[in-house]
Amino acid sequence: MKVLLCGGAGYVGSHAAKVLMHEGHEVWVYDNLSEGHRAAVPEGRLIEGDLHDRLALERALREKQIEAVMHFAASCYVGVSVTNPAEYYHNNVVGTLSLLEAMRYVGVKRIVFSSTCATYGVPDVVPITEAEKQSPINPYGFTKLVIEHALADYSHAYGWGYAALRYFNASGAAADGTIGEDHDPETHLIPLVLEVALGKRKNVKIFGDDYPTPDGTCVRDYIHVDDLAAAHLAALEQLEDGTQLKLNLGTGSGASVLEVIEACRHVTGHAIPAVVAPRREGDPPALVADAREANRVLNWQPQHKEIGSIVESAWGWHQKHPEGYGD
Ligand SMILES: NC(=O)c1ccc[n+]([C@@H]2O[C@H](COP(=O)([O-])OP(=O)(O)OC[C@H]3O[C@@H](n4cnc5c(N)ncnc54)[C@H](O)[C@@H]3O)[C@@H](O)[C@H]2O)c1
Ligand SMILES: O=c1ccn([C@@H]2O[C@H](COP(=O)(O)OP(=O)(O)O[C@H]3O[C@H](CO)[C@H](O)[C@H](O)[C@H]3O)[C@@H](O)[C@H]2O)c(=O)[nH]1
Repeated sequence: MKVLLCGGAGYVGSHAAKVLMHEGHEVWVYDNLSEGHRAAVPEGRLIEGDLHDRLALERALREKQIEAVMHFAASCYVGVSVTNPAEYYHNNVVGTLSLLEAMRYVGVKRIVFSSTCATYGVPDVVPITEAEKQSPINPYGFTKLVIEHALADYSHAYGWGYAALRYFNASGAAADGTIGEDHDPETHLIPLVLEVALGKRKNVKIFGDDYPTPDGTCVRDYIHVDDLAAAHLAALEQLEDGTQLKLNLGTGSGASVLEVIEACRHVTGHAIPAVVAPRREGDPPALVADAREANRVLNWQPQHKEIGSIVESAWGWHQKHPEGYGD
């Protein structure tokens, strides 16, 4: 298929682009490079543009004869979304509606959307199934939930086929070490811990050790980006008129902050000093996916099930690219 990846120069999108191309799809990346990297995009496949530029989007959709869109482009810092919600509603809601409008105008009716476990807020039951109430506790989560609702309504009214993929914690890097995670500023746990091993930071902060979890630190479900990419591919292949998929993407098992740090020590052979710091606002104690619905519907299983294997692949990237993409 001819697929447009909005936000495909970013972390998850660039891994999806690589996997889609490998499977023979014709891939185009539409990105304003606000967070993404030119070097993460396959040669000659980048269309530089903004979500808010509906005409440029229409042009890309029409000229490249796009059949389906994967929508990764968003502002993604939970903390910033609390202090600057305007930016988040503008980019994630208004920007996405501009994309949906361009698709409607050109007649593209298939979309895979990057949603998040943040739409669940603090879940009543962990592992989290898709039946859990969606009650976000920060503006970032709300913006994603708004778009999930919009997609359901567009599907109902216009016959669109969509998949809202609720990722848990994306992590790891491509097996060949060519692309990986490079955010500025970096806020994610695994790259921060690995930066200590690289000598770029003195220590890593543990945000709270008094949570109601087995070792007192937060538990998350770390899912490898290549496994996310494979799930996108599987979802794309399922989209028909009226398809509505809402799926959790995780491994189904959690790792605590201490367990992640320990895995990083083991993989890197570095002592990695860690200091306990206050809790970070808005962090739920434990977020782990019940991903059985995605396993069944997509006929998909994550290949990286152990935190050690995920950290190993991330370490491969960080060792080869200590300065990230260097842009
Ligand atoms: N990384 C995670 O753990 C995680 C977890 C759950 C959901 N998600 C969602 O997955 C998606 C991808 O996440 P990521 O970690 O790859 O983020 P990222 O910041 O690395 O990638 C986002 C990309 O979108 C582009 N972009 C942003 N606003 C744009 C705009 N207005 N116009 C054009 N391009 C724009 C950026 O330049 C960047 O390349 C996001 O929607 C995020 O909310 C990520
Ligand atoms: O220096 C750090 C950084 C993080 N953490 C902890 O490590 C865990 C993972 O934190 P990340 O920032 O790596 O990931 P989040 O779980 O906060 O964020 C992920 O899940 C969010 C939903 O909750 C969003 O979807 C977001 O895009 C996605 O990266 C959290 O418990 C956090 O408190 C630390 O202890 N120290």
